[in-house]
Amino acid sequence: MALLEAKNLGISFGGLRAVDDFNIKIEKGSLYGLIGPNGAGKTTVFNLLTGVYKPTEGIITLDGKDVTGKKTIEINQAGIARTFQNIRLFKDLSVIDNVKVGLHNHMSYSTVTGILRLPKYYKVEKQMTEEAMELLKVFGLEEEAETLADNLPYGKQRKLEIARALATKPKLLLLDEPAAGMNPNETLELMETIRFVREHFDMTILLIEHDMKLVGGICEELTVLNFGRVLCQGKTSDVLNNPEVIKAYLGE
Ligand SMILES: Nc1ncnc2c1ncn2[C@@H]1O[C@H](COP(=O)(O)OP(=O)(O)OP(=O)(O)O)[C@@H](O)[C@H]1O
Repeated sequence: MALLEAKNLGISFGGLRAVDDFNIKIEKGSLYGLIGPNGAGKTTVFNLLTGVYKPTEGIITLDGKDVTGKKTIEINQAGIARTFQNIRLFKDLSVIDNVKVGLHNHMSYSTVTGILRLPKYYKVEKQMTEEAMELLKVFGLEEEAETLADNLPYGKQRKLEIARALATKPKLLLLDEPAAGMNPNETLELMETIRFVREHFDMTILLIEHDMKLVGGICEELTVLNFGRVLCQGKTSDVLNNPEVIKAYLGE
C-alpha cells in the first residue's frame, strides 16, 4: 500500500482550473519530485495535501487513512509536514524555540500546568529541549540554538525549517522549492541533507523543485504538472527524457 495516494484531485479558483484530475501514489521511503513550469499548480497540490485548500473533487489517503478535507493541524497530526517556498520561520524566536513549536504537536501539557509551572511542565520542557537539541545536532545547528531564527544565514534557515517540520514527527515530508535562492554549493549541501533526512529518519519525501540538477540527482520518481494536469509520471530518468516533458517544461 502506498504511503500517500491522491485520486482525481481537483480545485478551481474562480474560472481557473488550478488542479484537475491529479493522481499520485508515493511509496513509503521514496524520494519523489513534483515538477512543472511556473503556475502549473504544484504549490496548489501541496496546499490540497496539507489541508490549506479543500479539494472540490478527489480523495487523499495517508497510510490508508482518508484525510481529504481535514484541517491543516489534523493532517499534520496524521503525519504530513511541510516547508514553504518562502521560508516561514518564527523569526523573532530562537532557533531552538522554532523546533520546540514543532514538538508541541505531540508533547504537551495543559494550560493550567504551564501557568502554574507544575512538575509536569518542567519534565515536558526538559524532554522537549533534549529532543530539539538532538534535531539541531542532525542539522549542524546546535551552536546556534539560542540565535534568533532571523539572524541565521539563508541556507541554515532552510535547514531549520526542515528540522521544525521533522519535529512534528511526520510520515511524509513535503518540501516546497527547498533550493530556491541557494547558490550551487548550498544546493549540493541541501541535496546531501535531503538524502540524509531520508536515511536517518526513514522518511518519505515529496519535493517541488525547479533545479533540475537537484531533481535529477536525488529523486527516484517524478510527476510533471502542466496547466494543472499530470503531463507525465514515472522513473526520473524516463520522465526527464520524455519529449513531451522536454517540450513543455524544459523549453527545448
Ligand atoms: N488562492 C488562489 N487564488 C486564485 N488563484 C490561485 C490561488 N492559488 C493559486 N492560484 C493560481 O493557480 C495556478 C497554480 O498556481 P501554483 O502556485 O500552484 O503554481 P506552481 O506550479 O506552484 O507555480 P510556481 O512554480 O511559480 O511556484 C496559478 O495560475 C495561480 O495564479
